[in-house]
Formats: sequence, structure tokens, C-alpha cells
Amino acid sequence: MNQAYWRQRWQEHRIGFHRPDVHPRLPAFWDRLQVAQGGTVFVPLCGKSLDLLWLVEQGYRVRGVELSPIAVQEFFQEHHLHPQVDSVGAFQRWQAGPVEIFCGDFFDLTGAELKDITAVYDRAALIALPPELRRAYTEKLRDILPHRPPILLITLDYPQETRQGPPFAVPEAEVCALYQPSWAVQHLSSIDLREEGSTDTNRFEELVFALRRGVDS
Ligand SMILES: C[S@@+](CC[C@H](N)C(=O)[O-])C[C@H]1O[C@@H](n2cnc3c(N)ncnc32)[C@H](O)[C@@H]1O
Repeated sequence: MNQAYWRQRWQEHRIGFHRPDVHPRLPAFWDRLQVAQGGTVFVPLCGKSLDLLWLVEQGYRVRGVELSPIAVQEFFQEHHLHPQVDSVGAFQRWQAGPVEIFCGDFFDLTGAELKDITAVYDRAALIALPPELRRAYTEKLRDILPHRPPILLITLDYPQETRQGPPFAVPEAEVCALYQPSWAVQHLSSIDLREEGSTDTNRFEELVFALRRGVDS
């Protein structure tokens, strides 16, 4: 699951993770974070998700980070947006009004780019990564978000031995181990995806968490 893997997936258009609609858990649970309008929401590993535009419609600015220039270009093209492109550190920054996408490697973020972030939305970022990178990902979040903005986190849970990730299973115990004590973990919901059309024969659940500033901050 290195950079070459994701770049190739975008090149070959193998992007089954991309939804043609807003992820249903975003409008259902976003209010639980109680983020004031006008704030800036960080969306790590954002792909070309329509969730960015939903957040803008709710009155936020959004700042994504995405490795693939194909994803970034398609996002702006598909929504008829005309971005300005410049360089910020190791990133190419694409910006159109309230939407900014930093094109480059999440692990190159320094934190300087995220000082004004008021919340984080993670759908299919943590679960896109294998176990060793999940640890590195959350350690990086800890470094670059010292003010500990609240996070809406969506993961999947299923018997990992039944399929190869990504997406990987990240159960509640692992979420707690990765984020606490920097963030306090509240499990908001478990949704049985087999009741929503998934044909899986094994347990296949989506988990939604609200993470709030914890005791180490
Ligand atoms: C499973 S997709 C999810 C995309 C998006 N969150 C969504 O819901 O559609 C994971 C995305 O992370 C990107 N990615 C993977 N590793 C990355 C890294 N180190 N830095 C930035 N983006 C990365 C991939 O290119 C891919 O678009």
C-alpha cells in the first residue's frame, strides 16, 4: 500500500472506493461534533470525494490532502471549478474558493498547513492503510494537530482473515489504542452493511466515532 500502489489505482481508474454521492454517515453524524460554521475542515487522503462539497455547503472551508494528481484534477474538473495552483512546501496546492487540496504525501505535512483546522473528517483514510501505516498515520496526526480538533471517523469492522484490504478492518479497540489519550473516543454507531445491500456472508459493519480533545493536550 505504498504510494505507487495508489498512483497506479488512479491511473487505471480502479477507484471502487469513490462514491457517486455524499457518504450517508457524514450528514447523519456531522452535527455530533458541533463544529461552528466558517471553520476549516481537514480531510486527509480525500481522493475526489463529494463529501468535500457537502462540507462546503454546510458553511465550512475544506482542506484535503491527496497523493494522486489525477484525483485532484478530476475533482476540480468534474465540479467545473477553476483552481489556482501554487507550491506550498512539498505540496502542490490547488484552490478554488473554499476548497483547497494539497496534492502530495500526507506524511510530508508539517503542521504549519493545519494551524487553523477546526475539525477533521476521515472516511476511508485510516482504513486505507495497513497496520504499520495506521500507527504512523495517527502519530503524524498527533504531531500536526497539537490543538486536537474533533474528528469524525468512519471505519469498517469485519473478520480480517476473510478478505484482503484495503479497506482494512479497524475495530473499536484499535481506534481507542491509536487515538487515546490524545483524543477521547466516542463510538456513535455501528451499521450492519448487509442490511444496506452488501452481499457479504460474514459480519460487515461500518463504525462511526466522534473523537474529541483528550487529556494529553
Ligand atoms: C480509499 S481512498 C479514499 C478516498 C476518499 N477519502 C473517499 O472517501 O473517497 C484512499 C485515498 O488516499 C490516497 N492516499 C494514499 N496514501 C496517501 C498518502 N500517503 N498521502 C496522501 N494521499 C494518500 C489515495 O490516493 C486514495 O485516493
